[in-house]
Amino acid sequence: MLEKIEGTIISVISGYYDVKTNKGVIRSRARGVFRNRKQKPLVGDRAVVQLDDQGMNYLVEILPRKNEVGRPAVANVDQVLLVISAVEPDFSLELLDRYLTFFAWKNVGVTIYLSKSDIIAGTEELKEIKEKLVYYEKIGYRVFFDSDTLEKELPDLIQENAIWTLAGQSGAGKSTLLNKLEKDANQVTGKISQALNRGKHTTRQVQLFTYGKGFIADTPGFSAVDLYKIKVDDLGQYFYEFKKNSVNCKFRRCQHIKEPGCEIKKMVEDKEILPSRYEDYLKIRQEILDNKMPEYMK
Ligand SMILES: Nc1nc2c(ncn2[C@@H]2O[C@H](COP(=O)(O)OP(=O)(O)OP(=O)(O)O)[C@@H](O)[C@H]2O)c(=O)[nH]1
Ligand SMILES: [Zn+2]
Repeated sequence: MLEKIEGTIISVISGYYDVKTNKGVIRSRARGVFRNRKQKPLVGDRAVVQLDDQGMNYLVEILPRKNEVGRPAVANVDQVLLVISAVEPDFSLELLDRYLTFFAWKNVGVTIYLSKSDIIAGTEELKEIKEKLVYYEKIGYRVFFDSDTLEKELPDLIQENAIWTLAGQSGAGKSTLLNKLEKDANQVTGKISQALNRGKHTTRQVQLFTYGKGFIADTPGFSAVDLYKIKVDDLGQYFYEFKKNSVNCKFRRCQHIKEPGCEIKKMVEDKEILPSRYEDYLKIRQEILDNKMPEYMK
């Protein structure tokens, strides 16, 4: 009787799939059926492995995917840890809104981490940045203002088998953070990285490492996001405070532009919605209508 067991693919190395199950990491090969179906198993996929008493294990099934994000692609991403720098590169609300819109569209949750706040500790500049980020907490995002708090609370935040990945502008501090988190993880899991066969000679692809009850992708994720493929009428859905309050707009499919009785425009005037949010909404809307990313964002 062949035993079958379910798990998460945590790495792919030259045709071998390492699947983390509750019986440990099982190295397996893919059955030809995947090639025939043109289905390529990805890191992050939930998979069924068939254990063989000859010591040969086969991937026999890939469970339906929730999403596929990043390059290299990771399947079933639950949450993005978005690294936004206070300085170097400069803090940018526009960039933040772009990322938030992108991941809302991809149906991925976002947790925000402000990096490099140490460089401007105690300044008025940092105080203003923090005030802005408090607005984002108010509309429902979890925000971490320093790496100590993040490292302390992150393990409890990552739910059972959940997959997290990092994102953020080039130079924001993704690799720096990842190194810290990987070190934390290795202190707990010990030999796991050895079991994963991470040699200098293997081509480095994305892998998941165990963190909390789930996983973090060990690759910095992506830095630029394209928004022009979003359907223009849906854009308001991805600005969560717009979505929530648009029930009070006079028109059901209000785009919050020139429509009379628009609750969102009223809230912007009353300073209940951060004016930059509305400006960024208009900018992204224009980008979608123009069908391309603006040059200065590339
Ligand atoms: N002072 C300070 N420096 C930091 C912090 N985080 C990152 N840095 C520095 O900022 C620079 C860029 O950091 P990286 O971690 O390489 O940034 P990245 O987001 O991985 O950048 P890409 O690989 O280009 O996408 C490095 O010199 C880091 O040492 C921080 O919290 N504080
Ligand atoms: Zn409206």
